Amino acid sequence: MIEVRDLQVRYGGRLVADVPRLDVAEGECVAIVGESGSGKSTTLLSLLGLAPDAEISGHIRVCGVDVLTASPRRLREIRGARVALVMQSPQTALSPATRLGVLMRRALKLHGVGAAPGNGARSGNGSSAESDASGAVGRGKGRLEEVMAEAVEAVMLDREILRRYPHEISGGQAQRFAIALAIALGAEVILADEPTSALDVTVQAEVVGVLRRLRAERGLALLLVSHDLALVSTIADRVLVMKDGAVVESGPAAQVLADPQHPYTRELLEALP
Ligand SMILES: Nc1ncnc2c1ncn2[C@@H]1O[C@H](COP(=O)(O)OP(=O)(O)OP(=O)(O)O)[C@@H](O)[C@H]1O
Repeated sequence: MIEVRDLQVRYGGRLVADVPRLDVAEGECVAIVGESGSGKSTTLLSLLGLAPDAEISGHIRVCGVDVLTASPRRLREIRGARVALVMQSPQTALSPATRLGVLMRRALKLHGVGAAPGNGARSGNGSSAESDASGAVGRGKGRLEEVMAEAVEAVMLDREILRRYPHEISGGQAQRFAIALAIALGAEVILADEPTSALDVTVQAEVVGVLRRLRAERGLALLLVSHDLALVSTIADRVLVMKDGAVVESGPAAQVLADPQHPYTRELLEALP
């Protein structure tokens, strides 16, 4: 789902991320860890062409799209619909005067989920149960409402939340809503930047549980940026450790965390409470 080769990202000529190789397969979770300023977020945003001030070189393929040469239109098609970005404080990205249900409905319509057949309709939420034998998929208002309610319930939120405004929900609910939106859109890849850092421990566990379940049940690919090695150990298959823009160590999560080879990785592990 994600293939990165020889990625270099520069701001004003300064190299801030140098990633020779990064692959994330279907159903896999890869985590990028490292301290603040090590280039994790820059790497993540580059994958969707969302680092506008940066000079980016190398090869990036996401869901079959060559990100560095794709047209803006092609990039818009994969952003949100096939590849969802879950940020640290999703509430700030939500329009304050609009109910969550309205926001979600707009996003689904924009990407053709629930549209009339023959009009580029997509089923949303990636579930095979959404398609009938003829391939005709979710259409009409009732169908759209059902896709929305199912997605919200998949992240253990009550469907009543769709009637609320962004300021009426907590940070954890906002993060789960962002994941629900990804599910409703039928996203195949989630890019998550510190997805649990603003949350208390109980909610963190819930969000991690949701992400794990999505991987197992829907084959979702997950690329996670985090400085939280405890979180990473519970969810990631593979880990990349970044320091000052460079990948200093990478490998299976269990191996890197149990037997770190680089002194910096050892330092990060020793800093764990
Ligand atoms: N738009 C920008 N313009 C110039 N420099 C930038 C920009 N965005 C990030 N940088 C620089 O790139 C480097 C890497 O930043 P990045 O945000 O990728 O690190 P990070 O590892 O994600 O850190 P954090 O955990 O604090 O988010 C930093 O030195 C930062 O100052």
